[in-house]
Amino acid sequence: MQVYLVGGAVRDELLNLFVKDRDWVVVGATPEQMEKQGFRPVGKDFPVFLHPQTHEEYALARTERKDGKGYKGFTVIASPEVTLEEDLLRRDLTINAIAKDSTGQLIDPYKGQEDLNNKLLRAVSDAFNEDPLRVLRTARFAARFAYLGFKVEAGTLEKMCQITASGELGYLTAERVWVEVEKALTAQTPSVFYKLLAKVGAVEKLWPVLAKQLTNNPDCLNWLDKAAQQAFSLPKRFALLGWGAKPVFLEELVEHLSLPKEYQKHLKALLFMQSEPGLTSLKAEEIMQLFDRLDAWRQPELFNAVVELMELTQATHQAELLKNSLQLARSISAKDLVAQGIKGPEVGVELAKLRLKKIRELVNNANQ
Ligand SMILES: Nc1ccn([C@@H]2O[C@H](COP(=O)(O)OP(=O)(O)OP(=O)(O)O)[C@@H](O)[C@H]2O)c(=O)n1
Repeated sequence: MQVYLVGGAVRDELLNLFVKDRDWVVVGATPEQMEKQGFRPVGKDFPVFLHPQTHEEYALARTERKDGKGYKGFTVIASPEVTLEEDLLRRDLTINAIAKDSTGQLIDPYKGQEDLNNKLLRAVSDAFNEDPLRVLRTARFAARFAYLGFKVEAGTLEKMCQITASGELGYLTAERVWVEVEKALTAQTPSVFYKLLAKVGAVEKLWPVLAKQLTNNPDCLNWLDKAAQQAFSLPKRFALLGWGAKPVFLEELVEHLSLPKEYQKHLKALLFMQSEPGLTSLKAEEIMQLFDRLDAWRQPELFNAVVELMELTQATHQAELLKNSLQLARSISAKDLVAQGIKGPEVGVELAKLRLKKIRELVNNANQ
């Protein structure tokens, strides 16, 4: 049996990028032979094994034939007769279909190196259309490698349009789609992912509410990139997609995308930032009310998220003022007042009074 390094590891090595994980393809072996050598089978749908020591993935060379709808709708043929060239042919992009043998020799029947040099994302063959996830994968690679100048080749773009028009995207599970979205957010320019998906009609198919938002507030994509470039967390980056959206719409977006909690929190922070007049006001009373409404005293996380969004979107002066106000106001505690002999409901009243006083001093200084 012959073993080859394939996929992302070979591609990233050729691009002089850090190689995360390594995938291997095995030609000329049966599952029984693999298990005899200590490999552990893991693939539910495909014959994939984990190496006993490195735990890297070793997949038996296979071909796939689509004979139904959706992700499950194809037959996998894995046998010792399947050649390396056949296995590479069923892969998505030529830059992902280069293999390397144990001597370091590259096997590149579909000219992946040429496409790497020309910075082109090109489908290996018509087999591209067999997995609708490839529409999202290609958009994700376009976003990830945009800074190197990569573009999607015209014929491949056409295939992305065809898959989208066929309705096949509707068969993707939410989990697989979300994996691609999160990976796309790690790019320096995640906007490329959304622009490309919008161009082929996939945003409309997958997330109709977001499609409307991109039409009404195209600027949100610039903020998204800015958040990525400032190394914001992924949920914070994602929140910027709601930039400029009306509150009702933002809520619809959260609901429609059925987002993880952390993502919902940051979209909520954006919603808050965009709908609160107190945020841009420099009046001490309003700032105080704002802290109460946000419950910034006990749960500063949402407040912090709001302030960070403000900083990013250039309301730096107000953000600074709010941050300092909260810090100063929180430096006075109920315990101190009790120690001074204040009792019962008076504590709360006095606490609010002192906090407001501190904020007022700060606001007055800022306005001078
Ligand atoms: N829908 C898919 C998923 C994967 N592959 C092939 O399987 C390889 C490994 O897939 P994966 O680990 O998901 O992606 P990588 O290309 O390694 O990219 P990343 O760096 O994002 O992990 C890919 O390079 C590609 O050859 C494919 O053709 N079609």
